[in-house]
This record gives sequence, C-alpha cells and structure tokens, in this order.
Amino acid sequence: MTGLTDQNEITSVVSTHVLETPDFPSEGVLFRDFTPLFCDGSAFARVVDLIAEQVTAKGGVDLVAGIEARGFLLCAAIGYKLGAGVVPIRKAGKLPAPTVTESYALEYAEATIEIGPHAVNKGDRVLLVDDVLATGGTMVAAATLMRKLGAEVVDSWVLLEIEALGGAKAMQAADLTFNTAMTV
Ligand SMILES: O=P(O)(O)OC[C@H]1O[C@H](OP(=O)(O)OP(=O)(O)O)[C@H](O)[C@@H]1O
Ligand SMILES: Nc1ncnc2[nH]cnc12
Repeated sequence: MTGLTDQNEITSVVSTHVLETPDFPSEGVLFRDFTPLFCDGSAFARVVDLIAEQVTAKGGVDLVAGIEARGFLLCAAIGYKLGAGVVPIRKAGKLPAPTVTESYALEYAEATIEIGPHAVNKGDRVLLVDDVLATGGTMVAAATLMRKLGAEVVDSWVLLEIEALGGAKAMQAADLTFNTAMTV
C-alpha cells in the first residue's frame, strides 16, 4: 500500500472488503455487509488505525458512540485505538429505564434508538461511527440523543455512503459533518 494517501488507502481496503447482496432485507435493496472487513484482521486494523489517526489530527474526542448492531464493532475498535470511552447506542427495548429515545426511518424499516442518561456528560466531545450512511436517519437520531444530553458531536465516520439516499443532505441539515471511506 505504499504511495497511497491515507484516505486512498482507507478507500482501497474498505471497497475490497464489502459483500453486496441484492434484495435483502427486502426487494430492491442492495445490502452492503462489511463482515469481510471485520473478518480480515490486518485489513480491519489498518482501517481502524487510519481513521483514528485522522480523528486525532482533527483534535481528538472524549467518546466514540456506535449504533447497534454493526456500528458497535467499529466503535469499540476506534475507541480503544484513541484511548477514548465508548458509548453503545442501543435499539429500543434493550436498556432499563430511564432512557433518552429517538425514532427515525431508514431505507427498509423504522427504528428507535436509545441511551441511558449517564452515558455522556455535558460538554463531552463525541465521534459518531457506523458502517453505512443511507438516509442519514440513524446518524441524525444518534446526534439528537447526544445533544439532548449536552454532548457535542464533533464529527462522524462511516465506511460507506449511499449517495442516492440523501444522507449527506440530512447530515448537513442537522449541522453534522461526516467522513466516509467510500461513496456509491
Ligand atoms: O442512514 P440510514 O438510512 O439510517 O441507514 C443506516 C443504518 O442502517 C443499518 O442499520 P440497521 O438499522 O439495518 O441495523 P443493524 O446494524 O442492526 O443491522 C446501518 O448499520 C446503519 O445503522
Ligand atoms: N443498503 C444498505 N446496506 C446496508 N446497510 C444499510 N442501511 C441502510 N441501507 C443499507
């Protein structure tokens, strides 16, 4: 991989470790699954290291928040690499009360996410991470949860953006920035 810029290297590794399955979970959806990346130890470590370097170069964060379920894998690894805390944002019904809750629509379903009120502190600088940005509903809902608790969402990272589904516009409308390994 010598000679590639860091961003090109992230794109190259991520784009060669994605599995595409048509008509899952419903007809017309091309489902992108990053199990091949997570299963390849050196590829996964390289992507995590390069993302963490970019986060550090922009000033670092206190916490990395990931969204259930696929966001958890990235969140834990990036948080560990940064020496930051990790916040699991759960799907509805997994946490005891009290919780802070947000509902949203995505490409193929509707969902509700929640966190406990003690997961973040006022003023914490938070990075949001997930595998895919599609409509942006999940990321914006996650940011809303963080903001309700007084945390500052300083940036976000995904492995893949599905441009046609409008996630970038939704992020911009919510005053959120994001980085992606690849856009389709
Ligand atoms: O930008 P959006 O339209 O909100 O879509 C992106 C979300 O969709 C997928 O999660 P999903 O809800 O399928 O859950 P999973 O990770 O548990 O499979 C993906 O992991 C993102 O979280
Ligand atoms: N096409 C897709 N593949 C994987 N995750 C998604 N989340 C929303 N749309 C998706």
